[in-house]
Amino acid sequence: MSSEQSKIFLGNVIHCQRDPSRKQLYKISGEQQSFVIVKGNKIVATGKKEDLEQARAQHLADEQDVMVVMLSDRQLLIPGLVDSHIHAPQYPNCGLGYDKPLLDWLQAYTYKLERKYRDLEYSKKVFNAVVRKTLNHGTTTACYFASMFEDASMILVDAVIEHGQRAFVGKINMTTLAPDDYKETPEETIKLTRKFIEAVRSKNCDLVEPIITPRFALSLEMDSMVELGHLVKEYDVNVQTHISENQDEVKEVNKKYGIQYANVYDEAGLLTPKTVLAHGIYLSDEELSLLRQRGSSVSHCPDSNTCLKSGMCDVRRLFNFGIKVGLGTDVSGGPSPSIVSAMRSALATSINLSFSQKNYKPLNYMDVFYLATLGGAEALSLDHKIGNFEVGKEFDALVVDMGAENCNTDMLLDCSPLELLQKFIYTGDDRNISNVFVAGKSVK
Ligand SMILES: O=c1[nH]c(=O)c2nc[nH]c2[nH]1
Ligand SMILES: [Zn+2]
Repeated sequence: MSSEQSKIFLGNVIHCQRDPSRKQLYKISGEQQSFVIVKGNKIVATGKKEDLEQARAQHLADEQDVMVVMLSDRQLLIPGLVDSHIHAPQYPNCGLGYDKPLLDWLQAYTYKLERKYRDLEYSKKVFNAVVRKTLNHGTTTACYFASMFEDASMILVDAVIEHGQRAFVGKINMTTLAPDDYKETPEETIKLTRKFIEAVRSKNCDLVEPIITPRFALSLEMDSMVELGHLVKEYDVNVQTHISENQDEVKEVNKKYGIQYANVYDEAGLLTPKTVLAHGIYLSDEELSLLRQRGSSVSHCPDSNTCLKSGMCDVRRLFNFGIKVGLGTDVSGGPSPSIVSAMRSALATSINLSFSQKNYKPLNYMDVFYLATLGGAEALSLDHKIGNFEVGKEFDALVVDMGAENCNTDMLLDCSPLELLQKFIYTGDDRNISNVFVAGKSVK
């Protein structure tokens, strides 16, 4: 299937939309016998089966070569999944090293592995594997921490382009609190970031964007972060970093800067409407108000928060503050490259939080589906392009097959579209993802 060939999908279609009345965070629709028409990379029409012929005549009148995909009653068309926080170089460590909390884990396991990406052959091997694996799990958009090394980071960019994923890729900035042979000087970090941004932009690939990536507030001095803030303005780029993940980390940040964590980034000009902050477990009310004011978002990484014993992020509280939230695997703080796993963990964390708070409404399967699709797109400021099946958006989508052979689930009941989605979230995995599309192109 090429992106040039127009496509019609007919069957169970589920996606989330913003509630125009703003009474709810989103509205979910799960319709049987619905269609989506895709021309090139874009969605040109959607509707009910009875209106398909008219829509086809209107949009595809002069086309002979249209691919028609008739979904079975056990299949779903859903928007592509968004991983708003993943470390590509940490993929080899998935499932290893969960006996230490964040700051010790970084020194004992993570920097040791990340140092290896001086070796560009190794970089190529790992980055190709990460992109293939995440696409296989339905991640159509990934927001990657790449390497501290600029040339290795470009190898991730090339892998993303080759395999057809949509991505932000960030060269990590890190000048302090790391081994001597795995940190940069303040001059290098800025110079190489500039070089990286220009090299990514020179690829002229609509699907891949550079992102400014200060590792976290303990990896840099304020002067360097201020200079990165200048690059953010100069190049109009997105920003990603970590915030308030672990109580010892928060204490260290407060000690180093004498102000709250979010204010550190704000002073550097790093909190913008295009900033995504991973974790955000221990943010104060004032910090959340500041994020709301700046329009910055949080990537909720529940698998990692559990494995590194960092804590439980209260997503309901973030919603109540009006903060945009997406989901992240945080590989390899999290052991799984799957956003379906992150959805399940987000549910578990929220349910665990509800045990100790009266009248607490835990997230449900529709909430985590929103986080994994439209919420993720909003968190990365990509919701004008992706996140659901609104006409005019690019077609990033999955065909989910709950009747697939050799998967985790036997289908012994007839299910409505929303029941199929529920089953996918609670019991599904990559074996239930039969097709993946990015910008109209088949990539699985
Ligand atoms: O989960 C995390 N993974 C990391 O690599 C990291 N670096 C700083 N803080 C971090 N948190
Ligand atoms: Zn992380």
